Amino acid sequence: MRIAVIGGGAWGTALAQVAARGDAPVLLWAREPDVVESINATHENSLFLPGTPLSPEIRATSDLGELRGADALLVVAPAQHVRSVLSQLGPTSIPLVLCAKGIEAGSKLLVGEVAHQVQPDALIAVLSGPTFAHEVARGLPTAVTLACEDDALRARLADRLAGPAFRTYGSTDVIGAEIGGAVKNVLAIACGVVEGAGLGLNARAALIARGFAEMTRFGLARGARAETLGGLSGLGDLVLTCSSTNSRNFSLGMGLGQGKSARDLLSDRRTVAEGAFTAPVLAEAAADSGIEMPVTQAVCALLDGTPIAAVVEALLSRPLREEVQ
Ligand SMILES: NC(=O)C1=CN([C@@H]2O[C@H](COP(=O)(O)OP(=O)(O)OC[C@H]3O[C@@H](n4cnc5c(N)ncnc54)[C@H](O)[C@@H]3O)[C@@H](O)[C@H]2O)C=CC1
Ligand SMILES: O=C(CO)COP(=O)(O)O
Repeated sequence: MRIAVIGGGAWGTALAQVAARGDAPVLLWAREPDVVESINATHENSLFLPGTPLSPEIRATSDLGELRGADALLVVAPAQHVRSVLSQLGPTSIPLVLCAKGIEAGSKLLVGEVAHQVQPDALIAVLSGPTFAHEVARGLPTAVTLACEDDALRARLADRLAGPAFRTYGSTDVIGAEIGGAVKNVLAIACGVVEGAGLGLNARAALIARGFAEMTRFGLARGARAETLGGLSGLGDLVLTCSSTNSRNFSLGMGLGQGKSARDLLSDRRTVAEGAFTAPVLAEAAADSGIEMPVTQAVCALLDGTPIAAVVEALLSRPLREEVQ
């Protein structure tokens, strides 16, 4: 199975490294000519994954058309750009493995739903879980959810991508795998705020647990399965990103917690913090369906510049309720 990767950020590069194991050739499309040059000339992505030597089997290209000979495409552009990149590709029936985590602004669609709109003839799979790119690229032990409704494709992808330190756990719950990854990014911002503002470890644990309740309410309403939300792509990834400054979303939240403005923090970064884009659209989607998501709303308020003290006060003064409703 020939694998090609769309997206030369940290995660696209790390997944290319996974796919190149055993000296399999992998083609990677990157938007930045500097990334193409760096990977082909020095076997390193010096912009987005500096310091990690890459397999010489990874070849980078600026020409999306070259990817049309692949048997599966790993789609690793940020969620807000998946539509445009898949449109540029032209109609295809090559299976698409979606690896971005987010909800598209405007349409309120999950990445898989966007992909299905743009490429209706392609089978869809989702790869998601607790996966810091630099650890995966170094071959450290990692486990992911690989969700696909087509049993044969799921088995082929698992066979091709899994390795001694990269375990795939199969699932047919594509929506559940996507929702966990999208919502956890928003919750990671909230946990970063707690850290940055010095609100303590009790508060962080409470946010993780109540945030997980939010993820579950939203996910179940969209048809996700509870076991998926409690698995690698939901709770697993939530725990990872809510407890480490290696997370870009957590770091963004830390900056907000230290009193910096969202505008300054976001304009300073080349790398993506998906939660900042997903939070407002997630809050809208939840409101449309009458689903309570107070932590998500708090993150939206902080991103809009509401002072932390007011946001914390609003969260803590909500009426007391039963833990399970
Ligand atoms: N970095 C990580 O550890 C992980 C990232 N992800 C997800 O993978 C997706 C990609 O993230 P990273 O690879 O980390 O990106 P990154 O933050 O390393 O790099 C930014 C990426 O955005 C792309 N980009 C910027 N503007 C664009 C545009 N207009 N059109 C198309 N692409 C554009 C850049 O080309 C680059 O590939 C995100 O959804 C992220 O949540 C998932 C798991 C792990
Ligand atoms: O999704 C990730 C790890 O699973 C990466 O998290 P950040 O995008 O917050 O860095």
